[in-house]
Amino acid sequence: MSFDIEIDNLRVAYGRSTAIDGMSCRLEGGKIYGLLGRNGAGKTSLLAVLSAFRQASSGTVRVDGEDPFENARLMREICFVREGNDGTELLRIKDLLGLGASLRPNWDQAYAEKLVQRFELPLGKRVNQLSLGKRSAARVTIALASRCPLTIFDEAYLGMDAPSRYGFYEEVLNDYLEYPRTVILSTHLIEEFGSLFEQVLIMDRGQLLVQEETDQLRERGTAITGPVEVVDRFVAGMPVLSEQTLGRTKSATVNQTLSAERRRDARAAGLDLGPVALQDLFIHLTEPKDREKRS
Ligand SMILES: Nc1ncnc2c1ncn2[C@@H]1O[C@H](COP(=O)(O)OP(=O)(O)OP(=O)(O)O)[C@@H](O)[C@H]1O
Repeated sequence: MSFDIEIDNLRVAYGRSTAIDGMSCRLEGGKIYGLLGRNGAGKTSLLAVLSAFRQASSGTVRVDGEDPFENARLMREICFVREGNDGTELLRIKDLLGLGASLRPNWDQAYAEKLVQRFELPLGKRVNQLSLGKRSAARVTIALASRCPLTIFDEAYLGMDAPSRYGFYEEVLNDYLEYPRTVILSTHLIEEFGSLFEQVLIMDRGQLLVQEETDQLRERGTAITGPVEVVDRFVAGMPVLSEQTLGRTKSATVNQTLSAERRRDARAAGLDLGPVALQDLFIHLTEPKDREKRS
């Protein structure tokens, strides 16, 4: 089971400061969405509204057709994982699992135990006695084993070392494939998690800048690799997003889709062509100068 989401002209304000300023979009259920945005773009504010931690200042939000705020049915079926105190700090891990089992209708105890082993979580320790990375792993364990139709990870991997983050990535993907649901994953580790995303949402200064299929987004640019001087000649006059040189080989990413003819020229010159790195595109799209150009 997975939930559709509809957001219409959403505004979230903290006193006089506006965090989300008229955002509208529709997220079809049963996909993994990547939510990207620079610091302060409004990602956590959006996710807090979707998961009923905060009420919209105006506009409407519908999760599975209903307003999530103070909605008892939806509260049992939406998981929101983020760093910070959530009232469970004094619970032992085994009690945290017990809480998941009693509150979440789709709870899978066997899977929870498997994750406890995978992340080497000490069942007898309290949440506030764990390291930052283990605390994140405990929250991820609860969220995955809850199998909520809407599962939201807001930089949920904070403090996790590289093998644990890889474990997180693998579990999200494999469990999602077996039990499809709507997953929103907000991250600053764009390249590390990018291949999980079916669709990417980019927020910028409280608004939705991009909502696009990941593959389509990657095709907005081209990575051109080959001998330094051949690459330089080929990209002359094109908008270059990033460049890397290793010895006599260079890779340049251009913010341009190449015509069939230019692609043939590139191949004839011995150049390799590939999709753009999401991170390069993200940096480019959220750069102040480009924001001004678009407006
Ligand atoms: N409790 C709060 N009180 C006042 N302002 C807030 C509060 N929470 C967030 N804001 C402001 O709202 C804006 C959006 O913040 P938000 O945390 O949603 O951004 P974010 O995209 O999640 O950022 P980050 O990537 O740094 O976590 C920021 O300007 C922030 O200062």
